[in-house]
Amino acid sequence: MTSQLMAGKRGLIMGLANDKSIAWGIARALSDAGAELAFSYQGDALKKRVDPLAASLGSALVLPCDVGDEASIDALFDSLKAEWGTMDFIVHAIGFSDKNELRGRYVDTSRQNFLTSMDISVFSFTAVVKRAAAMMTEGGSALTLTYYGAEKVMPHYNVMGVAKAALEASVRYMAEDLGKDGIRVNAISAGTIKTLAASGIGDFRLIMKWNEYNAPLRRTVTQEEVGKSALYLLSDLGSAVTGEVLHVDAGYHVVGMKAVDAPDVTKE
Ligand SMILES: NC(=O)c1ccc[n+]([C@@H]2O[C@H](COP(=O)([O-])OP(=O)(O)OC[C@H]3O[C@@H](n4cnc5c(N)ncnc54)[C@H](O)[C@@H]3O)[C@@H](O)[C@H]2O)c1
Repeated sequence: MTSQLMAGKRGLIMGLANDKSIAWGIARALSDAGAELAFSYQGDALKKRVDPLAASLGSALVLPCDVGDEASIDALFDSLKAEWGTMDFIVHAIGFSDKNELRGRYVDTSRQNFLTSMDISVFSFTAVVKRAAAMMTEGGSALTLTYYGAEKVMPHYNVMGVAKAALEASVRYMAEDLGKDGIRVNAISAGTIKTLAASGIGDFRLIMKWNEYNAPLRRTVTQEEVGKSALYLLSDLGSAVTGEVLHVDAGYHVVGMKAVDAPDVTKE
């Protein structure tokens, strides 16, 4: 569908948990466009899900990495370096917060969960981009996933909203740091998609419905659609785009008030 935009390009996909993951939509779009992919997964429980998905895209490079652990990140990049030497792109589709704090008030966030959420959802992108950039000898492109809750208050998003705001700021700082080396750093702010991580957010079904009724396109978005925009940012199509947060959300972020014709949503 997208020709061979990524032919001859190699990159790492982090954050694939199952076939509902946003990382999966991105991986398929990149693979369809001719990219060679490696995958990292968190913990043995996920390996059995990630292995067959990777194999279906012709990738045998499936490596463990817990981004909360520096040694684990180093081991991942040591393996990639040994296998590939250089790389062209990296996709970071990782976020984490204690789901007990993804309901109720932000102001009640615990210190420990604040630090964990920032570590796994923000610092990890910086940590992996630094190592990936060292392998991007011909320039490259890095991409992370964010959400509108970084910009505006969304119900229950709480500490993740604060973390995503920091993640978006880190995109801009790394764009500047790495631009001189021909390395671009961007984020996609995805609309709500039903995934494992999203199921931890309180009233997620209700938030999905609200988006569907009120987004300009009057629908939510799919993993495939995020994948197509990721392909744009990671390929030569996005060659002059860096430090950007691209909304792939059916336009929801431009709306200021409930659409006049939209039904209301109520908790069951
Ligand atoms: N689903 C949505 O509605 C939505 C909207 C906007 C942004 N996002 C973002 O998209 C990204 C991907 O999430 P998803 O919705 O596809 O859910 P997902 O559950 O499929 O993916 C989340 C991934 O994070 C990984 N992860 C968590 N802690 C980790 C750790 N310590 N080390 C390594 N990996 C770790 C998990 O293993 C999992 O693969 C996240 O950053 C999320 O915040 C999701």
